[in-house]
Amino acid sequence: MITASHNPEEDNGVKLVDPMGEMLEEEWEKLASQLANVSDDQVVSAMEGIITDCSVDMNTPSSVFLAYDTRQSSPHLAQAVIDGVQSLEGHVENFGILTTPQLHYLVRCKNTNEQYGACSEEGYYRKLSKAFLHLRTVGASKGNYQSSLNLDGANGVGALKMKVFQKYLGEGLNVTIFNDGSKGKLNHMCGADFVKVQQKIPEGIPVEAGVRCVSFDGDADRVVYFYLDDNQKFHLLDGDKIATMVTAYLKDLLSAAGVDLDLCIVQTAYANGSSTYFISDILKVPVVCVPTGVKHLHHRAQQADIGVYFEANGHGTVVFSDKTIEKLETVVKSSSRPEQKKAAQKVMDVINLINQTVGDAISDMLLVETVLHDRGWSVADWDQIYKDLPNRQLKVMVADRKVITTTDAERICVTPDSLQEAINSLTSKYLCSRAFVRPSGTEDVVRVYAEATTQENADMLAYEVSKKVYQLAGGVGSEPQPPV
Ligand SMILES: CC(=O)N[C@H]1[C@@H](OP(=O)(O)O)O[C@H](CO)[C@@H](O)[C@@H]1O
Ligand SMILES: [Mg+2]
Repeated sequence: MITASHNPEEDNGVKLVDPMGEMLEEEWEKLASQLANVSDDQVVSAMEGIITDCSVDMNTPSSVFLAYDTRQSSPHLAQAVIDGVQSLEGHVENFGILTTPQLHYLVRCKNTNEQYGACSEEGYYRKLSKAFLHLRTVGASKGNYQSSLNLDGANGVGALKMKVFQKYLGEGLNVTIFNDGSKGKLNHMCGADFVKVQQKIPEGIPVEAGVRCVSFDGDADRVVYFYLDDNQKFHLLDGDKIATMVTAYLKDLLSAAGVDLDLCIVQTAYANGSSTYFISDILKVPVVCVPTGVKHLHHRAQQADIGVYFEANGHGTVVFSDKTIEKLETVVKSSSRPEQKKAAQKVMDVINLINQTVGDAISDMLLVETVLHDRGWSVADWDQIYKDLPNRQLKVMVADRKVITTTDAERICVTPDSLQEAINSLTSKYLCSRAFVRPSGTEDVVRVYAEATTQENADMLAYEVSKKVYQLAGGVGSEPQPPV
């Protein structure tokens, strides 16, 4: 998949999909980085090295699925992929412009002989819309739920694909698409990452109190919701809020279906403290914390019967074990209690609605809409399940971000020496606060996260920790500035 996701239009990159449509196995990542970094004249020998080291049988026919996002540089890079594969006599199936999760879906379909769904873009729309419409049995509106919502498409591929998909949804969901790429620049002042990090309304979307709004990122694998209340205050409903609502919903359905399965939520250190508390202490569902990066979350979630994972930034999905599906099918087929059958069938429909291969903005949005509809909730009702602790994320430029090392799922800083001590002493100044630092895996920066009981405290703490990072980890460029 040629894309640089939520990053600026000028950037580009590649995401590799494994044969089950999931994230690439970590051991292949090293090889991919190695290959990406050799000089042009060494590409052939590096490839030969990988073929030998991994005992790749070059006589086995291969097929590479390729797609790209809407960036200007994408077709050119896609051509480079085609040339590379063809030079090794491989076969390329070029799907053109797709969202990242659509490509993941297609790979899974192909390699499960289409058991997962029909292996085409249309197959994707049909599978999702069928499940969605099946779940929406009692009309488009219900209780406080209204079926209309505004989409910020980040001026990217998600907006294009939603235009196509809308036809399959009929009257079921009334999405008005903004930032569809016809005027604005990709991810510029809009999109899920902008909304999450800046905690404000994106440009290009009308602001009206109480209206449910949703933002995709540039390759449509992340989604966040937001709205303005009657006092024009901005409210963000991020990956944590999605994970919490979806888990509570699944828990209720499983209990109604009378099936006993282990349900687990996987989060990262960026999960809001309020969400973690709510899940473990109110919902009483086990919650585990893993290092940042979807590969960590996905693999940990697969260890449970039902694993819900979301990064706070809105990337996530739910994965279901074979045992889960078997148990539910048994209830649907043989339970003598209609309400149990109905609940089990609902979970089966939810499973079909979810893109289990990877986080998928379109599919996750339909999932959220399904739960809201079934509960009869407005976006404000959803927002009230718990109140986020105010938080702030900052970046610090340092000469070498590898000087920062961490442990305990990145929540504790190991080096440089006295940095963790300094963080502890800063957090002790603010009630119920938390802060951590880690080197970014995708940008040449150190990320700082802080949360506290007030926005002022969270902003101040993030700034103070940033200053420490700058001082102790070799900051470069201008020093972090206090919040204004
Ligand atoms: C704080 C944050 O949002 N970090 C993002 C970001 O990773 P960094 O390693 O923080 O640069 O990009 C990753 C890939 O999209 C995503 O998985 C992750 O959650
Ligand atoms: Mg993305």
